[in-house]
Formats: sequence, structure tokens, C-alpha cells
Amino acid sequence: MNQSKEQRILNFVLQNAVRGDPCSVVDTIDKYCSQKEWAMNVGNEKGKILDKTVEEVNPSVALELGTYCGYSAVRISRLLKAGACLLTVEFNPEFAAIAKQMIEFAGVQDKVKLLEGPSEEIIPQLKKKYEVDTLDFVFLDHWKDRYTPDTILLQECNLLRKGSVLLADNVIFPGAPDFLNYVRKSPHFQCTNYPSHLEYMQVEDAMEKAVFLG
Ligand SMILES: Nc1ncc2ncn(CCCCCNC(=O)c3cc(-c4ccc(F)cc4)cc(O)c3O)c2n1
Ligand SMILES: [Mg+2]
Repeated sequence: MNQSKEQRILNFVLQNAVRGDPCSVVDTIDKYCSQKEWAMNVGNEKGKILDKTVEEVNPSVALELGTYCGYSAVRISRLLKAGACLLTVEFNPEFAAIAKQMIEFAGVQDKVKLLEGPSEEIIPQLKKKYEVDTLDFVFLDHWKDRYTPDTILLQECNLLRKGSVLLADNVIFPGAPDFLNYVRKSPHFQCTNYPSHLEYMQVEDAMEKAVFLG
């Protein structure tokens, strides 16, 4: 049974990165995916926008939708203060298994909780099952046509508070036009666009920050 691309990425990290060093894990994934096999990690250019936003918000409780191999989970959790946590949601069991190993190798497992399942099922469970009050930061990087329904679901579940920050990947490519429309037209969000490029490519992309106004 030949290996998946995601397994090859993990193996490259296990053999080339420094155990317990999240930065070396992130850099090693970027090295592999820029030189050997493209993969849908947020990447280093958009990753720096993600870093700045996480540092600005300094969240106690963060949510990520779409874990994939764990690149952005490692990237986000390395910046979290003591006692803060990232809940990351992945519904593909194979990707979740890869991400779990990636997170443990990076040494950030105490800050990250990997939840397996579709966002639409997990979000309504966050308060009762995962003891979340409200979310300080949400990184949207899952199905692009789930960004809007899940943003509405987060509001319906009272998981956002005045000042909660949403950051969405890929709003240009592959694109999330209905999400841009929704948050930019809504009186409940203050939006900022960050032009960038698709990971490891010279294709235009962007991230959108949407601050919940209550
Ligand atoms: N509801 C729910 N709940 C939980 C979940 N967990 C996973 N999923 C499914 C997520 C499936 C992957 C999502 N990500 C992307 O599709 C993505 C694609 C590209 C891309 C692709 C082809 C190109 F030619 C160029 C660019 C680049 C990106 O940066 C992307 O993030 C879930 N869904
Ligand atoms: Mg993405």
C-alpha cells in the first residue's frame, strides 16, 4: 500500500525537523512542500499574517477549522501564552492521525486539542462537551463553502463575543466569495483584507479578518 502525500510530509518532518521545536517543524513542512510536493498548508507568506493576527489577539481560547497535517495548528499554538489552548477540527481520519503525530513531534500537544468530525457537528458541542465559554480567535481553513454557514453557526451558538477575531484563508483562491459578501455586508463584523499569495505558488490569494462587533 503506497504512502499518501500527507504521510510523506510527516515522515520528512520526523527525519529532518528538531523534535520539540515548532518552528523547525513549520520550516521543514514548507521546505518539503515548496521543493517536493505541493500541499494545502497555509504556508509561510500567509503564515506571517496568521502569526501577526494571533500575536495581536493573544487568545486564551482559539478554534481552527480544517487541521489537515497540523501545520497551522503548530504555527498558532507556538504563539499561545501559558494556559491558552487551540481547538482544531478535522473530519478526515487519515489527516487527523497525521496531524496528531505532527503536533506531538512539535511538542505543542499540551496546547492543542484535536477534535475529529465535521465543523457543523463539533461547533454546537463546544460549550457543553468541550467547556468553551466564548472564542477569542477562529481560523477558517476548511471547506470554503462552509465559511459562511459556520460563521452563522458560531453566532447562533453564542460562541463569539465583542472583539472575537475570525481570520479566513483562501478568500481569493480557491475563493470564498459568499463569505466575503456576508461578513463585509454584515453590521456585526469589521473586516480587513490582507492580499497575499497561494501557498508555495505565485497565484494571488488573500486572507480576510472579520472582527465581531457584538
Ligand atoms: N466542514 C468541515 N469540517 C471539518 C473539516 N476538516 C476538513 N474539512 C474539509 C476541508 C478540505 C480542505 C479545505 N482546504 C482547501 O480546500 C484548500 C484548498 C487549496 C487549493 C486547492 C487546489 C488548488 F489548485 C489550489 C489551492 C488551498 C488551501 O489553502 C486550502 O485550504 C472539513 N470540513
Ligand atoms: Mg487554506
